[in-house]
Amino acid sequence: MEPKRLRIGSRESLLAVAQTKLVIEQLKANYPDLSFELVTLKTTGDKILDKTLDKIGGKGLFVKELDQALLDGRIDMAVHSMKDLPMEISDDLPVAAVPKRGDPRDVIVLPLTGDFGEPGQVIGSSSARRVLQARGLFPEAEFQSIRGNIHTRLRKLDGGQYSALIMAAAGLKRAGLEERISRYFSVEEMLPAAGQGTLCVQVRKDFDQSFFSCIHDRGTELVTEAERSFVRALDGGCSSPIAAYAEITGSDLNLTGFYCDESDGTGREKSIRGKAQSAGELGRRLAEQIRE
Ligand SMILES: NCc1[nH]cc(CCC(=O)O)c1CC(=O)O
Repeated sequence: MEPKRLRIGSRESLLAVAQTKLVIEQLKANYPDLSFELVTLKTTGDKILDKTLDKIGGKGLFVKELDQALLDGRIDMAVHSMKDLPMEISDDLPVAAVPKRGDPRDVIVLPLTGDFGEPGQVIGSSSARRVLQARGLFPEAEFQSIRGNIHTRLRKLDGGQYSALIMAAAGLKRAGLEERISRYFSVEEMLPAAGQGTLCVQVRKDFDQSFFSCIHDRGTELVTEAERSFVRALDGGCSSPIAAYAEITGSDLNLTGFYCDESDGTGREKSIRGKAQSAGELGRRLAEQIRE
């Protein structure tokens, strides 16, 4: 028996809350007799805003406090952006559900009163993955780091500090800010981060995971597994630019990975195709091929 009232943990940013409410709505539709209580928590990643994430160091900066709340029993489940989840997940806190993926693409956002394409343009992004790929597309631009949640970043953009930002389409759409998107990068132009656009639900291991089968999407689970196993196999905890994107057609999965070795600065991109059911193995094999 599941409890009648479920406490759902979320980061307190507007985007995180909007995402968590989306999941709550889906669960409510399937369990009209249960009540759901939203519990928001501030995470380390939300508190430290003057440094880029790789300088703060450590993993799971946006999830640690929610992990602890789960372990302490203060919440029953947590909703995260898959992208924010560390590659290694404790067996005590399994991912119980991965809803169908949203938009995986990166986008350009312009100031409310701005023209892009003038000389001296400054593009804001703190993601080594985005900056490296965008340098090839905008060789004239200067790149500057930017931190803070979506609304903070947009305020800095509109305040004139940047001529454009690169952000995730999914976050903007879920925050109700789709109209701010000026240009979508194709996934070929800018390979997304592993898990970008995907949400997930984490629970304690004693929670009956079949409870979530109504919101779970097996295809998204498989592409997520392929992308994350690629990153896991390459990333020794460093901040090297890394990207991975998988799609399923029929029973096949196609995974493209990008990795930049910071010791020599060379980026490599490769693809692999195989049975979707072997998603994790495809990710590991692609990592091996890229390392060679
Ligand atoms: N890096 C922070 C982050 N983590 C998740 C999202 C939202 C997009 C998603 O769910 O993948 C964002 C914002 C962004 O990258 O612009």
